[in-house]
Amino acid sequence: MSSTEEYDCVVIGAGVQGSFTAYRLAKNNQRTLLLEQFVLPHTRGSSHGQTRIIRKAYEQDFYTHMMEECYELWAQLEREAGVRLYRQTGLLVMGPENSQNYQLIKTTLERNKVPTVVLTRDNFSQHIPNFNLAEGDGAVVDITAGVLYADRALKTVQGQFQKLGGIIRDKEKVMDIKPGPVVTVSTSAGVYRTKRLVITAGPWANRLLSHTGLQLPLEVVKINVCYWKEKVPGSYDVKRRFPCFLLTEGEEADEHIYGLPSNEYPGLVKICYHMGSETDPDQRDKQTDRSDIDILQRYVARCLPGLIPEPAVVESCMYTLTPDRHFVLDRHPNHSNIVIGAGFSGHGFKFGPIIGKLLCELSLGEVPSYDLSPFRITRFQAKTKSAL
Ligand SMILES: Cc1cc2nc3c(=O)[nH]c(=O)nc-3n(C[C@H](O)[C@H](O)[C@H](O)COP(=O)(O)OP(=O)(O)OC[C@H]3O[C@@H](n4cnc5c(N)ncnc54)[C@H](O)[C@@H]3O)c2cc1C
Ligand SMILES: O=C(O)[C@@H]1CCCC=N1
Repeated sequence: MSSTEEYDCVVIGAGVQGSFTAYRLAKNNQRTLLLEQFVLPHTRGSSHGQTRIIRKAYEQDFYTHMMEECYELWAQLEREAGVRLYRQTGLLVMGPENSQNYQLIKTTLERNKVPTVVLTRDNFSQHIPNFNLAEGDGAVVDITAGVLYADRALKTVQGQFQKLGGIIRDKEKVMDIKPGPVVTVSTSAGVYRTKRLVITAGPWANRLLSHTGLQLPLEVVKINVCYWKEKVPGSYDVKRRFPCFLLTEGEEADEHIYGLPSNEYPGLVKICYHMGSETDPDQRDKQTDRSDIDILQRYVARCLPGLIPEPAVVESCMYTLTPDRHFVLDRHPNHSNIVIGAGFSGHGFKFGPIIGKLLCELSLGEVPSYDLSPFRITRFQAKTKSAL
């Protein structure tokens, strides 16, 4: 008997997707190891920070359908652990009334019977004070949307995983993967053998995948997470039910902005630009481009008159983008016992519980609960490189 530990499943990466996948595997009685390169909790990937938006408002039906069940799964976790992870605020979606993206979101909401309120120019400020609706923009509120308490959610799901007997090893970086019927995973601290491997390494996905002969067309960008100070304290507060908001892309790609009510830092509203500049995930802090902040300053000055148009706090986070901004949820093309969850393209947090369920199903060889064709690796065709 060698000293190498053996598992039914090893999951690499304890961000939101790896943590929910490990939890689902443990619920399915799999002896599961969750490996994380940094000491937990950490702020070096994509899942840190106190808040994320949860919404059903999407351009595509398949996301709205997945969110129907996902809300249930978030609520189940809240009950199971006895913690509050979601607060309903609504999501105000705004965009050029006749633009394709705005209309797609509006019709997806209607078709799927998501409770909404359509605002007019006349009643807008009565419902949403301290906000200027841009000329020509339409506005619809997804009532079901709100804020997820992200850090708390991560801690909770990791805790539940451990209660189920799951093992987390943090400060243990995966250095090598040897695919095969039994996969060998070598870390900075040990060697593990596992029947099944799940790779949920966020911005580091391609680094890990290079050991398996695969490279995906992923782009890692740094996001400046900006907080803006209220002129009158409380005017954009979550307690006053100020909603989350999202601008759909119009003619001007400039208007790709979203915000959350003031919550985690009293008196500060989180407003970010939904794009950033390319970065190496290990050199994130060397990326100092602030052109997104200029765009945000102009927007805040124009549309949010109750905020000081200069960020009071700027933090950092990363997106891992696919060319079409849809996720990668698939088996490895050459090794069916390796499953990949990657490319969450800056909108994956809210899906954590359903991603965990789907990656667990893929890993166990079960038929996935949803049509995963939008998320298959084969859609990239020529862009998928062999790393061998
Ligand atoms: C500013 C910002 C705002 C966002 N807002 C929203 C929102 O409002 N709503 C929403 O739904 N989504 C949002 N997102 C997106 C969402 O947060 C991400 O899609 C999600 O967190 C991705 O999770 P992940 O588990 O794939 O990646 P990560 O959280 O990065 O997890 C990957 C983990 O793998 C670990 N790892 C990597 N390599 C190794 C290795 N070799 N060995 C061991 N461990 C390794 C990393 O350290 C990391 O902990 C936002 C993202 C950002 C950055
Ligand atoms: O996923 C989300 O809801 C947010 C808002 C839009 C841009 C990215 N994340």
